[in-house]
Amino acid sequence: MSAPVLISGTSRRVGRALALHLAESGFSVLAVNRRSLAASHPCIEQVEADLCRHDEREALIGFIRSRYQGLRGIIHNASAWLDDDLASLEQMYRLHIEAPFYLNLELGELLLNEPRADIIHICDESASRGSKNHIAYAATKAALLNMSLSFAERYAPSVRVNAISPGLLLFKEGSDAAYQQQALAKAALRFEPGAAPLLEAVDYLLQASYSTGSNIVVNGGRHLKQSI
Ligand SMILES: NC(=O)C1=CN([C@@H]2O[C@H](COP(=O)(O)OP(=O)(O)OC[C@H]3O[C@@H](n4cnc5c(N)ncnc54)[C@H](OP(=O)(O)O)[C@@H]3O)[C@@H](O)[C@H]2O)C=CC1
Ligand SMILES: Nc1nc2c(c(=O)[nH]1)N=C([C@H](O)[C@@H](O)CO)CN2
Repeated sequence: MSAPVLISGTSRRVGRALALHLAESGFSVLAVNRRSLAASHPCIEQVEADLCRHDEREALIGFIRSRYQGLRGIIHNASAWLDDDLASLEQMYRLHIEAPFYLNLELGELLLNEPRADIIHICDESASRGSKNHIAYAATKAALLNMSLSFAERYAPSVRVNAISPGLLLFKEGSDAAYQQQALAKAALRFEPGAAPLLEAVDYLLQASYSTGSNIVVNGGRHLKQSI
């Protein structure tokens, strides 16, 4: 198995589509999930870890170091989109900040062993403008965005570190028509794009020659309209 791309949060929706997309594109994928990946593929190895738990993160690092000599990349996709309360803030801190911070530091040597390696932070376009209904989520994603800048400087020139900041990709599960129409109205391009914008940005970044510390915004032109 060639040096894999570690992707966190591949059990469903965007992360699952990303894991399958990269596997079908010829990458080896190490899928890290709290729950197992529904789909299987010969180029996907799965490992389960709750990235909010430090003991499980430490065990994951130990497994990876024992199994691989290098890593082609790390894509921090695992996330929780929760309400504004202290318990949710702590969970999103652990998932959006602590886990990427720790994994980037502890796996840096494996990335540096490879002729080409990339780290990609999946952020959110609300990181740069806030979100009145998801304050803690936007704040923790803003920290994740900021860390992409710091790690880009730390690991240059051997490892490229970039961010992707989506607007709408997939409606939240169980959302009603009124919510969906409100979400669509916030962008200039009024459709639910699915995972495609993120996959397109990942495809670019994994082969880009001159991008590090960059942030690719894929938000349907949401910044062009007044928020409703
Ligand atoms: N959907 C959208 O419109 C948008 C999404 N984004 C970002 O894109 C990315 C993918 O979005 P989406 O697919 O909707 O996200 P989801 O919330 O649907 O899925 C998140 C993934 O993270 C995993 N995860 C959650 N908690 C943990 C944990 N403690 N340890 C390990 N894995 C965990 C989930 O696994 P499990 O099944 O075990 O919970 C799941 O696979 C996210 O980073 C999101 O913030 C940004 C803007 C818009
Ligand atoms: N981890 C998640 N992050 C986000 C989700 C989600 O379902 N899981 N959904 C959104 C919304 O689609 C938002 O972008 C539009 O209302 C944002 N982040």
